[in-house]
Parts: sequence; structure tokens; C-alpha cells
Amino acid sequence: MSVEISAKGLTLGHGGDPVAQDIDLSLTPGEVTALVGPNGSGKSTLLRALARLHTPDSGAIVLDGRDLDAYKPRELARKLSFLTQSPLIPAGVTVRELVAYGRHPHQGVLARSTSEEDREAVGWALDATRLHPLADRPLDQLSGGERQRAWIAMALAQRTGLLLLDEPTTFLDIRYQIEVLRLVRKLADEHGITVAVVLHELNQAAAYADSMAVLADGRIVARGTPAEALTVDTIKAAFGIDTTVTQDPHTGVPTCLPTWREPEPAPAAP
Ligand SMILES: Nc1ncnc2c1ncn2[C@@H]1O[C@H](COP(=O)(O)OP(=O)(O)OP(=O)(O)O)[C@@H](O)[C@H]1O
Repeated sequence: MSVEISAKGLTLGHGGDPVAQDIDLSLTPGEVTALVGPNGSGKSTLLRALARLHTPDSGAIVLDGRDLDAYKPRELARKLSFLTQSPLIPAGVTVRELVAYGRHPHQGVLARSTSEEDREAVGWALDATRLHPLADRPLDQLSGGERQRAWIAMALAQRTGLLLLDEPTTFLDIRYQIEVLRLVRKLADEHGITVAVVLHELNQAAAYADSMAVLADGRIVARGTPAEALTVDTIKAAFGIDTTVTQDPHTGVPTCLPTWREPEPAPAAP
């Protein structure tokens, strides 16, 4: 089920100067890749380019051996699903109805009824996100965390081998952040789904991703396992802050602790 995608020599812009340049990025099939970096460093633009929602100024993106541009829309929607930051909430739509939208790429143009396969996929997505008890509630009556899980469930019902998630943990409390990230981990480990996820929390990225790409000023400044990518030097280069990087005593993954306060000035000599 894993899908392979790689970008080579990408330049991305919004009409003016490029916001990302010289981007080479391959996502390892069946693994979770975290994209991290400061605000405005180009993470969302890059993710949108991988989803063909943003046209690169130059460079190429290859999905399962074919140029991304060669795919017909429905074909592409069966390969990859993309979850944007803060999607708009459709009025009156229930969780189950939203999740069922994820099945559209698999239904015929004239399809009026859902197939057994559709029902099974919706049920699986509701199970995976533990949303069965809320399935008949309107989306606008859910908490932010519940709603976020519903959007993820919709992306899952699409049953693609590549999932692109833009800040899926925003607005969630720590418990739901962990829940969403454990789910992402499970999708890769148990279902072989290739995942790229934009995250702001560096320690969460290190804890849940197999590899990380650190962006700064539109360039990838570090790429590798969390231990390779999350170092004092790369954090300083990308974010301009001082940190101490240690190892999580339980998992061994790197954990960074920012230097929260300026050091106290040394007392004046008497
Ligand atoms: N639609 C747009 N039109 C013009 N400029 C844009 C547009 N979208 C993004 N930009 C600019 O492109 C640059 C990269 O933005 P992008 O959203 O990719 O960064 P990001 O790393 O995802 O940021 P954040 O962490 O704040 O979400 C920023 O300077 C931003 O202002």
C-alpha cells in the first residue's frame, strides 16, 4: 500500500521571490517524515506542492514512478490524501457524512449509493480515530480535538498510501496531540502508509517520526533520523535559539530543552 514520492530541485513561490529553493526530498515508503521549521520557512507550501495543490516554479515531483502532473485528479485522490491546516467546517454535516466524503474518489461519477467497500472504509476510519460514539453528531457541535480527529478520519477513509498532514495537532490539548501522533505512527507501522507531517513541536516530531526535514528560509538545512536532524547546531541554525539536547530516558530519542531565560549577568566585581 506504501506510496513513494520524491521531489527534486524544487523552487516554490507565490508570485514574488521564491519561498523555497533547491528542495530535494524523498519520503521513505511506510515511514513517517516530520517537516519542522520556523514560521514562514515554507513547510506548508512544500506539503501543498507534494499534494499538487501548489505548482512549483521549477523542479519535479515523482509519485510512484510517474510525474505528479501526469495523474488524473481521481487517480491522484486514490494515491494521496492531504489534510490542510484549519479546514472550513461545513454546516450541519455529521461526522459520518464528513468521513464518507473521503470515499468520493472511489465512487463512480454517477454513484448514488455506497458500496460495501465504502461502508467498511468509513467504519475502519471511525474505529481508528475512536469516533464511532460521535458518528451522528454534527461537526459544529464537537470540541476542537474531536473535530480534528474527524478530519483525519475523512483522510483515512480515502484509503490512500500517502498521507500529507499539515499541523494536525494544532489546537489540541496534550492528550489529543499524543493520540493523533500515536495514530499517525500506527498508520505507518500497521498499514504501511507513507506519512509527511508538518509539526511545530520538535520533541514530538523526534518522538514519533522516523526521520525529520528541518526547513529554514525555504531550504532544507538538516535531514535524517531525529538524532541526526535535531541537534543543538541545527536548532540554532533554523530557529536562532539556544537549546540543550538530551536523550529521552525511556526511548533514547533526542529531546531538546530551550534555554528559556537569558543567563543572569555576572555580578559586578567589588
Ligand atoms: N497564498 C500566499 N500568497 C503569498 N505568499 C504566501 C502565501 N502562502 C504563503 N505565503 C508566504 O510563503 C512563505 C512560506 O509560507 P508557508 O505557509 O509555506 O510557511 P510555513 O513554514 O508553513 O509557516 P507556518 O509555520 O507559519 O505555518 C511565507 O513567507 C508566507 O508569507
